Amino acid sequence: MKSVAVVAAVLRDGQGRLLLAQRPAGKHLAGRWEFPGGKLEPDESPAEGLVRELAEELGIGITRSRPLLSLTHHYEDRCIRLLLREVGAWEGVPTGLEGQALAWVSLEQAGTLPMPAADRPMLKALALDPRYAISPDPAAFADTESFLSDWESRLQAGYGWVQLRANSLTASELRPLALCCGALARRYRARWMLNAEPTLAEAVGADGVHLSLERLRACRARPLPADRIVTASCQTAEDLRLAGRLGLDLVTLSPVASIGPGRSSGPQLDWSGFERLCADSPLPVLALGGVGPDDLPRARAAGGFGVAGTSRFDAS
Ligand SMILES: Nc1nc2c([nH]c(=O)n2[C@@H]2O[C@H](COP(=O)(O)OP(=O)(O)OP(=O)(O)O)[C@@H](O)[C@H]2O)c(=O)[nH]1
Ligand SMILES: [Mg+2]
Repeated sequence: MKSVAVVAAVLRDGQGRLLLAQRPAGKHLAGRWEFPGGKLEPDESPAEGLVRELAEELGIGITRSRPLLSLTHHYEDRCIRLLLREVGAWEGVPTGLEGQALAWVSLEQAGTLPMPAADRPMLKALALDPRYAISPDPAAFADTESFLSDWESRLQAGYGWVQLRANSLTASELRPLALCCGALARRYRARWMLNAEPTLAEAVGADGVHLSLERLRACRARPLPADRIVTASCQTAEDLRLAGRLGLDLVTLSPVASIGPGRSSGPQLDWSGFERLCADSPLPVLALGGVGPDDLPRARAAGGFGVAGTSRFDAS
């Protein structure tokens, strides 16, 4: 099924609340609350389309917008490629020109409203730091203290979303370390993920679990409830589709660039391959493998939501 490109807006008021619009009666998914926007016209850029849609639907003039994330969702009767853009500035007061109700809501309130199925992972992403900092292997440190001090330095540097990745540890070694990492993450009000068995992530009170490529490919059902975060490592279009079918939240896609010797990886994607795979991803994508936090604008321009990594996400 060919996808229809739809551009939609994240507009925030002074309190950080989002503007949602209720889809009018008679339209696809009538009554659901959505990000305002609509279908792109042929030969229109996403930025141009958003200016036109928000003028038509809300009577406002957007002066600045930039890409935030994209995903492709298959409904029973249609396939939608949603390009969500962050609006930096606008003129006028949003008004429901098509008779649609409007509401400024917090992310938490948005989570309680009926929204189109495609929007669920978008809301999830909006609550997260788009820079996903993955820990180095604890085995590379002289002792636990120096590993914990490295973990804390990333939190201190302001990363709001961190992953404990400790493949060389057994579950019984990992558990006490994870509890310490979790306590530190809480202190800095960061969200933290465990890259391990989902049951262990749950037992240590992590905000979520990250599934390695191997765990993803063996996974048969979403491993944690909807209020937790589940991310997964993907390398191919098939992995992305599987993560979508399982109802996970976000994915990493790698390797975008070349990574150090001795690290397991598939063939290098480059930004063009990243962009091509992102275009059909059912979930928001983070670029991984040789990328750093300063690549965020590039990842967004390619349709991704964020960037993930270890070595370039250090405290300096
Ligand atoms: N605007 C918008 N559309 C969404 C969202 N999520 C989502 O699945 N969609 C789907 O994307 C499509 C957008 O089309 P639309 O009905 O807004 O298109 P439009 O404004 O150009 O209206 P028109 O086709 O009546 O002229 C619909 O099928 C809608 O259900 C969202 O958050 N915002
Ligand atoms: Mg619309």
